[in-house]
Amino acid sequence: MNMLAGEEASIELVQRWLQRRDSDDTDTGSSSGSPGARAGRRSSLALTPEDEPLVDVANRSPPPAHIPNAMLYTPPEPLELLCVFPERASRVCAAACSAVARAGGEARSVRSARDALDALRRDSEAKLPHVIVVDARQPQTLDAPLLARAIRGTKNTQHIILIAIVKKSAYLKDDFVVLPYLDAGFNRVMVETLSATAWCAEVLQCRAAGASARAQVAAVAALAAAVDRCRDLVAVTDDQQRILLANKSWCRVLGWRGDEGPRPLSETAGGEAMRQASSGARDWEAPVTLRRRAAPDPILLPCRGAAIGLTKSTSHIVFVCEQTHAVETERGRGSLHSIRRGSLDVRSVASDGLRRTSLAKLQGLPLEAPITKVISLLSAATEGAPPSTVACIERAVDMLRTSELYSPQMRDDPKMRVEDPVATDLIGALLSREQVNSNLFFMQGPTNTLSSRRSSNDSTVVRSQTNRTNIKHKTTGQLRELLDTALSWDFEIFRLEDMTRGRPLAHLGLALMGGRFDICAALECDERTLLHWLTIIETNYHSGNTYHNSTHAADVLQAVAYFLEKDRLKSVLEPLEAAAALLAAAAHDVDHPGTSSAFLCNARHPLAVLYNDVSVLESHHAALTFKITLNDNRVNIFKNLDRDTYKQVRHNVIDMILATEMTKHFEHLAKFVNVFYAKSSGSKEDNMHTDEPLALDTTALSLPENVILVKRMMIKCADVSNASRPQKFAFEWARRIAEEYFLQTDEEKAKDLPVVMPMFDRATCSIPRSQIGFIDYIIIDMMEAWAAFIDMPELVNHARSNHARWRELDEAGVSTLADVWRALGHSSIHGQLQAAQPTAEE
Ligand SMILES: Nc1ncnc2c1ncn2[C@@H]1O[C@@H]2COP(=O)(O)O[C@H]2[C@H]1O
Repeated sequence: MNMLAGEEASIELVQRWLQRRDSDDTDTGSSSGSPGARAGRRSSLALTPEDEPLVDVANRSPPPAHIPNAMLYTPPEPLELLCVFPERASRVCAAACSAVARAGGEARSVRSARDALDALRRDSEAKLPHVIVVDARQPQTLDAPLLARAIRGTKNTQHIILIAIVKKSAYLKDDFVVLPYLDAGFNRVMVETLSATAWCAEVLQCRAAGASARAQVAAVAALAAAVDRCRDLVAVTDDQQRILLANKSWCRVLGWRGDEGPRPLSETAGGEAMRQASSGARDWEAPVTLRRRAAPDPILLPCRGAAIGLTKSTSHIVFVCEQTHAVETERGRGSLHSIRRGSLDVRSVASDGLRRTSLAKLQGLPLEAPITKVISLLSAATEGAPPSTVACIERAVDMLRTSELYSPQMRDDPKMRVEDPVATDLIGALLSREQVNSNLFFMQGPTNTLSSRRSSNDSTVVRSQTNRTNIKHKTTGQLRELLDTALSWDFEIFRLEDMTRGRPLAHLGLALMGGRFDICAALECDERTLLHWLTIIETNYHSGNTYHNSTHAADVLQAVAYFLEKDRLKSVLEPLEAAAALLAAAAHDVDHPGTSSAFLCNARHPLAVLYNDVSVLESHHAALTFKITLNDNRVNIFKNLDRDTYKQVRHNVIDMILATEMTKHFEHLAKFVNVFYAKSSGSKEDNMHTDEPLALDTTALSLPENVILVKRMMIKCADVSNASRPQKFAFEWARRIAEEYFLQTDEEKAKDLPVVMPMFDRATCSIPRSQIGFIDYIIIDMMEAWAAFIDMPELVNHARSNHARWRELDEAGVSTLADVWRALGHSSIHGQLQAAQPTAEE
């Protein structure tokens, strides 16, 4: 059934596409005949706007009616071709290159996706190729769709024509062979050919198509810039009367943001504008009422309107409102940080006349929840209020009605998408709650617990895990000296990993929990039980994971211990709460498989089924921690606690482990900021929205529910503190997490699962960009809030200096892991450390 539905959808898609092309032909008076006839005439499917004969046709097709001809002029330029063919002496590649030479252009060829991307990133804009031909005949050697996605994700490549070369046999076998290539960003698919004539025709058409598309987009951009610089308020709607473009004056006067998606005209413009807009009149003049978002009273402005359309029907309506009488209401806008703004700016649906009635009804209901009272109060405030106030309150009520008040949606930010696909990939994967992919996949051989997904051999950080239960309690010499520095921010965690032969958690745990913090006293257990607990927890970390292994657990534990030493936390947290925080840190990723929750959901892993695809990994870490602990009296550190105290510790540990889930990142951050950074100028929300320094207000610490926010924030910051460590540590952690992401991508491809982070492919991924994105969007805001709270400015300073170093590397063209380590002058920091350090046994 599914398959039939899928096939029908594909057929419909193709039919729609063919119909669209037919109607395009009719519009321009072309007589190219039926789709079949056209397909038969060409060596490849024509997927670009032009479908012209094989001559130099740049600028020949009629320009769109509303872009002046002069703006569409493009001087002819020699064709630049880039071929990506893995085979050393590919004859197809040679045919393409010689055709380009005959047409007066220049051709280059590279043999790998990485070299292709390097060429694009290195070249100045003027030298970017017009056409890139990618050999898609051997997917095992070159993943053409992946390369196309990476190219499309690179700056200024929208106008490059991408051609995929496929085998004749594949082309003839499958009616829909082109679709996956089109989806990936190719413009055309061409059957392998050695014919110089076919190649010549192809490249000339491509140049024409590319030149025309470039000219049109550039002309539109120039017109938009002109409109932006105009003092009058200008807006353009589509035929559905949704505002698609609003110039700077419009935004400033009416309190709009520049980057809003389409908004209904009715939200802003009053009756006369709407009446004129729907009348279909070509040109009109009338006074219109415009509502301002930040001011109670609307303004009345003289307006000129025009209906635009290439054919008889209207496609756009232009409004130009004279600024002369407008009262400007400059809203404090500051330089907004995109994620902050996104984090609280949950847009409401358009208001309607019925809302007042429903608010009135709500007041009468016998509901007691605080949110209901708030909504009732707000609805009471609308009585007799001016329309603009009512509209504001109604929007606020809409927001309050959503069940997930603190959950931001990752906005579809085109700037970020185009400019930084790696960051989009990473942040999207970390924050997205949409974990299940619709692709079908049946797991082979289900297991009950997380299976160790790879053998220790395929990891670059392989640790021997033998003899784990035989951990030495007494530490001497160099190890002791190292552990004595366990409460410094530049603690040598990788040295500890080496000296303990991959058992840092038990050693560090004993030193910090048993020694400095003496949690045995709070838990009323002996040190031996604690040691057993640490050992078994460490055993349940996967040593084959490059990142999520017990060294990461030890690192997070060390960060939490460091934070707990800060005065603010010492004064707020009870010894039992501190103990719970240390335990949670040590166990927060236990049995992590090295793949994300999204992966487990897509793979229909038993744990994803068990936890209904919700917080899969974090639920498992928390549950397993207690299962392991309660299972055996020798490790049960809680065995002497009375029922209530046990309940309290258990609640604390679970809450903190669950708080490490990144899909709830902004929820936790927003709550923390709203509670502890409130009372400077303006509202709490305004505080999140500007770059003004936040004013810390710790009076809220008297409420237990706010102390929970502190504990969550503490473990969250510790969990990703690697980016706020001194550079040598931060870079090694970046290497480890990237390696783990790459392995997940490899596994997804091997098992034909959806690829959660397609940009994390070891051949093409830019490590500096992923880290810049991670610091920009996840780290900086959170560390700023936490650093001010515990008075630890170095958290932000390290993050900023790491960011600056990654930026330097990015600007120097450094991209892949290998590039990074080469640029830093060694094969791996950790490799150096390993060579230099003696082990615990020594
Ligand atoms: N330096 C980093 N670069 C990119 N992602 C990271 C980095 N450090 C941590 N993360 C991600 O942040 C996530 C925090 O929760 P997890 O430990 O489950 O998984 C972690 C990684 O996916």
